[in-house]
Amino acid sequence: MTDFAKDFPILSQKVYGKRLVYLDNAATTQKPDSVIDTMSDFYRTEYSNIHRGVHYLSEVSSEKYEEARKKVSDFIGARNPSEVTFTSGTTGSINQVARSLEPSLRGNEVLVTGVEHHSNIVPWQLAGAKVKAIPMDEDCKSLVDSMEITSRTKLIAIAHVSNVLGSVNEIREITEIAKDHDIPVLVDAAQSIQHLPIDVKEIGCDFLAFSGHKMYASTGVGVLYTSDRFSDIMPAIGGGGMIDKVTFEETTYLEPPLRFEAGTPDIAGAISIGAAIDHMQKIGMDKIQSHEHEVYSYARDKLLEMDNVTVYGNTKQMCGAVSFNLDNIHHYDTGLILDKMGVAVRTGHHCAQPLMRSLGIEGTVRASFALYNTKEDVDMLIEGINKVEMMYK
Ligand SMILES: Cc1ncc(COP(=O)(O)O)c(CNc2co[nH]c2=O)c1O
Repeated sequence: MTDFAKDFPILSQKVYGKRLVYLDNAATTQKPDSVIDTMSDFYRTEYSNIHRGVHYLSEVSSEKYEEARKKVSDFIGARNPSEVTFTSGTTGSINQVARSLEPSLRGNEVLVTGVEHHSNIVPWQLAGAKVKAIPMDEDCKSLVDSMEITSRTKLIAIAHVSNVLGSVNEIREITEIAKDHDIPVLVDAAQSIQHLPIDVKEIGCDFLAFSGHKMYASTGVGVLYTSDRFSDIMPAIGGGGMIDKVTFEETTYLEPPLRFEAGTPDIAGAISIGAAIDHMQKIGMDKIQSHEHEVYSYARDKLLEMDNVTVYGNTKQMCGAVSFNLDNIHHYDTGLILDKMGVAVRTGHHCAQPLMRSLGIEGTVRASFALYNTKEDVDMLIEGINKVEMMYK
């Protein structure tokens, strides 16, 4: 177990008497002691509701919450913390943008890539927009030059990294084109925030969404970055904490970030995101990226070497997840058997049914990696796949 893994208590347990090889990080990551301790200490000694209390604990909680906001703002290169709001997660963040932009989206078009998660398809349909996909080549690389932008294209919403393939979309290229047409861009960073450096100004997006639980923090909390270009859009959710004046006839709203944070947020969850950022930065993002790249490349190379294994997707840069199938063996059966060997992967369509249709399959086996995984974990995966194949001989 590497030093990185030693910080994650759950990884030292056995499953079915075997060492746990946790390769389902695209679904959710495990939590380091530093995040677990930060949350439990907060509830033990500092917790209260935020922003409107006049007592000590409320002030301490508010300070911790705003400290977490500042950490996120610095981590993603926002101009200032008011561009950062805490949400329920990537899905919640994207739905908020869809609801706020609905007047411009209804009856018009949203351009996405062909690898999107349902959380970056369905909200736009609920907002009454037609969702159109940028064409892809056979390796699932978006053909940016074939992007069809019309007068009805009102938003471009793209995954930074595919949760199925691990393919990295050319988001800078896309935002450059979007800028030329004055079209706002939302980046779904659920599968990139934990793997790649994110600088929203350098990317040039107007919105960026991610979840805490995919970057070693708590579930049910996430982040929506809203560039100050859109600081005056109508809030998607109304309630306490986001208003200036309320009458029965009309309401005026505060400026961001509180404008977009109605109700009592997941205070401890937001603080856990700050603690997760501290954990990653203590190791060093460069060190994490080079370690992950080494393990991920080793896994892809090993899978590509195997005769009866089909590996999906192949773009210039890949990270996080790798999807594959064993020829003539259902992905679910492969996943079940790997589980009994202590290897945790995910199978199915991964909430990316349009991508499955493009690939002509109904599901894959997906192994997905995090900072605590090792080449030994990959060896266990490959050994497990060989055993699955033996069972079907
Ligand atoms: C690219 C992408 N966007 C949005 C979401 C939604 O995130 P949530 O709001 O935190 O659920 C996910 C979750 N992806 C997965 C969740 O479980 N397996 C997955 O691949 C994702 O991978």
